[in-house]
Amino acid sequence: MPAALDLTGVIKSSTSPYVEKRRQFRRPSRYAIACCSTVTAIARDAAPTATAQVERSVVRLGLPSKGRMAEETLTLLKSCQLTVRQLNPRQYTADIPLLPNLEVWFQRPKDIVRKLQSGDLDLGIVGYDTVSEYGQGNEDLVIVHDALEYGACHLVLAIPKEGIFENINSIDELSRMTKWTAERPLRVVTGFTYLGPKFLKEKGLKHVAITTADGALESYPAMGTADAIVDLVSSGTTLRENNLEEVEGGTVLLRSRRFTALYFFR
Ligand SMILES: Nc1ncnc2c1ncn2[C@@H]1O[C@H](COP(=O)(O)OP(=O)(O)OP(=O)(O)O)[C@@H](O)[C@H]1O
Ligand SMILES: O=P(O)(O)OC[C@H]1O[C@H](OP(=O)(O)OP(=O)(O)O)[C@H](O)[C@@H]1O
Repeated sequence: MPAALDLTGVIKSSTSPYVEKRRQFRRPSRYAIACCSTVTAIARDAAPTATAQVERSVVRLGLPSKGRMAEETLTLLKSCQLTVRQLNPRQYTADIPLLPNLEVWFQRPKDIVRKLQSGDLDLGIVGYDTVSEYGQGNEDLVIVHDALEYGACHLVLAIPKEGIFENINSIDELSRMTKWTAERPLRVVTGFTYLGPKFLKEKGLKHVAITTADGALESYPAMGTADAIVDLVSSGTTLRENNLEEVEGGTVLLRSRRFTALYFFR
């Protein structure tokens, strides 16, 4: 597996080149490099005087603590001879015996993105959807290796196949429906409260009300609590089983073999 072979080198060399990168791109308000691979992180939103300094001499790698990506991430690393050693499954730290200068921290994917940006993690493996949603276009979240080849999915707008949407197939047709008004907007439920509304606005949908929920979004239209959803799709089974379909032109993020990547925040 070529991705696996490449990844070994990428993580192994992370203690020096990436700290070096930080030196090149560093912003004094956020980071200072005390010495090679020792990072002083300054809380991003804190007042300039209230700096939370965390001196470290190891690189921190964030891995998904649970959910769909957790197992496949560990399997991939293992296939690169980078077996993660976790002494107790209820602990959130681990190590990779082959890389003594690196700590593994298990975190929820969204927290990996947040912690990359705050400087609490140096590297993290997450999906492009999570980086896009929680990084909100932050160009300093840099892909180090993007061919991990698992976890691919789309983020799409989907509507019921029947009822008022029976003859609606595209996002243009949806936006031309006269039914949506300020008083009765198109109700969209999504866990992606940054990407979802941004996409719908860019596509010209004027009267939209966004609500959020943590899961089982495909049940909302049938329950009558939403008209449409913006959610992740991989096999398409959940949409199909709930009588929903993707809207043509409604792809917010496209599936790709490179969907899951190793990220660095410069
Ligand atoms: N069919 C899929 N549905 C959801 N996520 C998928 C799918 N296929 C791949 N993924 C990837 O797995 C990641 C983690 O999904 P998971 O549902 O485990 O999320 P999570 O972050 O633990 O959710 P939450 O914190 O809301 O419980 C997604 O962000 C996405 O990158
Ligand atoms: O296209 P499919 O292969 O059917 O996968 C898509 C489903 O998987 C995810 O949900 P998950 O299983 O993580 O459960 P959740 O709804 O509780 O988040 C996603 O939110 C979809 O509901």
